[in-house]
Amino acid sequence: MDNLTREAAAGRIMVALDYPEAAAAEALLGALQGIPCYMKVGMQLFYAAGPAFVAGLKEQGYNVFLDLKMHDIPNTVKGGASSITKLGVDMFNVHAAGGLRMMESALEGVEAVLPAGAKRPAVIAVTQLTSTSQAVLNEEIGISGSTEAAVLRYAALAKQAGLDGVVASPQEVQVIKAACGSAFQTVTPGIRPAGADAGDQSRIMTPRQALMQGTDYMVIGRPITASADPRSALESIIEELI
Ligand SMILES: O=c1ccn([C@@H]2O[C@H](COP(=O)(O)O)[C@@H](O)[C@H]2O)c(=O)[nH]1
Repeated sequence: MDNLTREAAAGRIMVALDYPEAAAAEALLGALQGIPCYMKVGMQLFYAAGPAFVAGLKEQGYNVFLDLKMHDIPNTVKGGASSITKLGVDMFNVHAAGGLRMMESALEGVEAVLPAGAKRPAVIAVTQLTSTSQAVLNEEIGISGSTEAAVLRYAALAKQAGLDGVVASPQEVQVIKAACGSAFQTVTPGIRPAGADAGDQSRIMTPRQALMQGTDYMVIGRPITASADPRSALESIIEELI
């Protein structure tokens, strides 16, 4: 793999803005100012700060991944996808466990409201959460077989539905790319710099390892947001990638 420029490395990082209110997220944005990362808004911040916060990120020029992981009946997901598309985000997601029709409905919801000529947001599907271990998958969720096989089944279904990619662990990137093609995007949480606390994550890799697997985007939250110096934490991750 060719060396990444600093800017390209930053663009592969999605910073998870997991905060209870807009002010805390804005403080982080201030600390990271000038570093061209993707910003990820998940349910904690979206339920607290809503569409206005997302609009503000877009006004500031950020690429935005809205990580709301929709999982509902097809008609409801279609409506949700239309509402999300109107926010102008660059990427959003659904759970592949909702099935083929539900994922197709998400795309229909996008197309129903997308202005002519506008770039549509990437729509991706969560395969198996990166907090899910092999034991949890088999014994609690009740899916037998390997995690890799379960992830691949959902990735193939997402591809069949016409989605742009999946959320998975960096550990599964190579098999996903082999099965679904190199253009099928992989967005990978479960990133932990060497020695960092895994917390509730189960299927983890370091930033460098994830890059070597060929991941398109790595989602990183607490290793940056819980650091006493988030800017230095992010810069040392970028340094690891170039
Ligand atoms: O399978 C998944 C899907 C989404 N996430 C989200 O990514 C970040 C990870 O944050 P860390 O603090 O780096 O663990 C978080 O917003 C999750 O909701 C995921 O971890 N796994």
